[in-house]
Amino acid sequence: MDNSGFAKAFNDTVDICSSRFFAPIPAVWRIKRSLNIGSEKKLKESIKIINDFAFEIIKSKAKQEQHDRIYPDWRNQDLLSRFMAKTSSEIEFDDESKKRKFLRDIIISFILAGKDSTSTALTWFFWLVNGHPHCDRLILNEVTTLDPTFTYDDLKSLNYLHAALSESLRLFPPVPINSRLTVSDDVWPDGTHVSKGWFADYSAYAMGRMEKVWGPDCREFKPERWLHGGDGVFKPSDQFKFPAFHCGPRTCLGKDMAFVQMKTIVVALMREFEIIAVDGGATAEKMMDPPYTLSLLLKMRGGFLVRLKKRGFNPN
Ligand code: HEM
Repeated sequence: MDNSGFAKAFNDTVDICSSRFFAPIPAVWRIKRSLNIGSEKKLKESIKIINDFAFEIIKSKAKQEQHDRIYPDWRNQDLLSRFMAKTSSEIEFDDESKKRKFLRDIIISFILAGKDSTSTALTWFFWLVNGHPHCDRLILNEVTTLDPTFTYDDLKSLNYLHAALSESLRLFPPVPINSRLTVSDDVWPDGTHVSKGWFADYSAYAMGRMEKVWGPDCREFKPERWLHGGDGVFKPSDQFKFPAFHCGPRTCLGKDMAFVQMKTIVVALMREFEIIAVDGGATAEKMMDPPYTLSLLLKMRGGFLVRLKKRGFNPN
């Protein structure tokens, strides 16, 4: 199967699952599921495509590992290799099929967690930067100081870019609402009582726009708020104030990887191209009524249309 078949099945699955979440009458999708019709039939078919794709990855990785035992090559070592090594040496499974299903679920979890979250974050980032030319200039100044063969450590030196990405995630967190189910009765530190079986939701989107939390300029895009101290060095926020990556023991495992990915893409794109938003980017007026559409992720309505203009200079 080609990657596009998998990508379509993956997108369809996410869309159908999130439509269940927002369904006004949940009984409707449950009936469709039991009769195997409509969107629920499609969901079942899409899940099969995704599972087959993940099993194919495991099969080809296992083949490569066999080859690597004779001709070791460190470049073939990736996250899946690590999980495969752990499942062989440290985790016991009743049979081979349970082990394959475990690895399949790991692959799908990482694709689900890391694929659209990062691209959604970058969409809002470029939209915001387009509407704030002084930020665009400051980021460009910073990224053009890097050598074309920049390293992981070089990316860490991009303080302004890190601040701008964090500011963008504050205003447009890709996971805008999150939910937890209470497993037993509890009383929160502020005295709120929650009973077993209740859902406790929080909205990172709303929290990022609360004056009480971020001050009177909370609706403005100001990367500088992450650089207070006057030394130009990025200052992280308390995770409970900034829950774009969730917080506590189940915080996003890919947070650092996400910043590396986002910075790499921004550096690579901005050095080569001027990115011009067709709608002009985030003007003050549009910031009051942002063009979002709600699914599991906070996507931009209609996608983000841009023109790319090749830069007429070699930054180095
Ligand atoms: C800007 C990009 C990203 C954002 C905003 C983000 C956000 C989040 C959030 C809010 C959660 C908590 C979900 C929940 O428990 O309900 C989460 C969990 C997770 N994320 Fe990310 N994520 C991003 C990128 C990534 C990447 C690139 C990876 C890895 C490739 C990743 C891997 C994970 C994993 C494995 C979990 C589950 C952690 C656990 O339950 O213990 N994420 N992420």
